Amino acid sequence: MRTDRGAAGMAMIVSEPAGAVIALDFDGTLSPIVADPSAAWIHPAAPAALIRLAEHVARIVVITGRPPSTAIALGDTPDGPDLIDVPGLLILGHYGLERWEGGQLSAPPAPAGLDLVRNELPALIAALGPAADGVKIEDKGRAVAVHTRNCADPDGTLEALREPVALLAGRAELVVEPGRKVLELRGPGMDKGRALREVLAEVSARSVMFIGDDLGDLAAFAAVIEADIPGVRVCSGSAEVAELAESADVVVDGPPGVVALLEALHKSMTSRDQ
Ligand SMILES: O=P(O)(O)OC[C@H]1O[C@H](O[C@H]2O[C@H](CO)[C@@H](O)[C@H](O)[C@H]2O)[C@H](O)[C@@H](O)[C@@H]1O
Repeated sequence: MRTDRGAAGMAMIVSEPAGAVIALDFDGTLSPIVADPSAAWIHPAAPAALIRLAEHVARIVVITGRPPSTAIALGDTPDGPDLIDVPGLLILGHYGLERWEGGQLSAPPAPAGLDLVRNELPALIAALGPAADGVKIEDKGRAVAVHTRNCADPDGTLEALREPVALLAGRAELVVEPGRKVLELRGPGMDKGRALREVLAEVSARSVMFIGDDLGDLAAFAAVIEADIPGVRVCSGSAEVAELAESADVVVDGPPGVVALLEALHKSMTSRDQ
């Protein structure tokens, strides 16, 4: 643990797990970053680790830029339990705009400006010429993501897209959410920090851990600090996002490191009981 604050948060979670909220991002945290967003399957040991923790804590929450339905689909594992098997699981998708709980989904209407984006984005991308080769549009129903991971120069193409995408988002009354080799156009008014704050209030949380890997998770890190309870900010580390590691209380090595942390947390909780 790098910080005293993180150590105090961890001590509280272990000593009083019934008051703890464990919140996690999906891509890059529970699932590895891969070239094809539709193939980002959850780490096979993650659901079992979450199921064991769920017996002890107030709530397990997945807060993701994905729709909850996609997190559930990608949360299937070949042999073990699946994400959907985690008792009491709450999934806040689209950065908190969609809420899935006990099989029920609640969501506001999709932003009207998305049709403009769907109409104009292909030409905007094509205008980059050969640099656009490999760009992938992911239509998530209430948001559209533009991926450059499969381009010859992913960072260069992302930079070239940044300004035209921002202009299009402005005209469509949407905001741009930057991430790992991706720019997402989505509705305003919600972020992972607000989503996390609402959950903490709902369950009267007495401690919190948030685990993330990307720029969109910085808002949730800020919410951990602002909450007047002990908390731990965990970065699922990668070479792609330095900013998150800089503000984390602890950095682990990608999804395998996240699973190891969840397992160690469960072990600490149960060894206290004996
Ligand atoms: O909030 P998250 O659960 O972390 O979702 C953020 C974005 O994740 C996905 O994109 C990222 O993962 C892909 C699969 O590994 C990878 O190909 C891509 O480069 C990453 O940016 C997802 O496709 C996006 O819609 C999410 O917004």
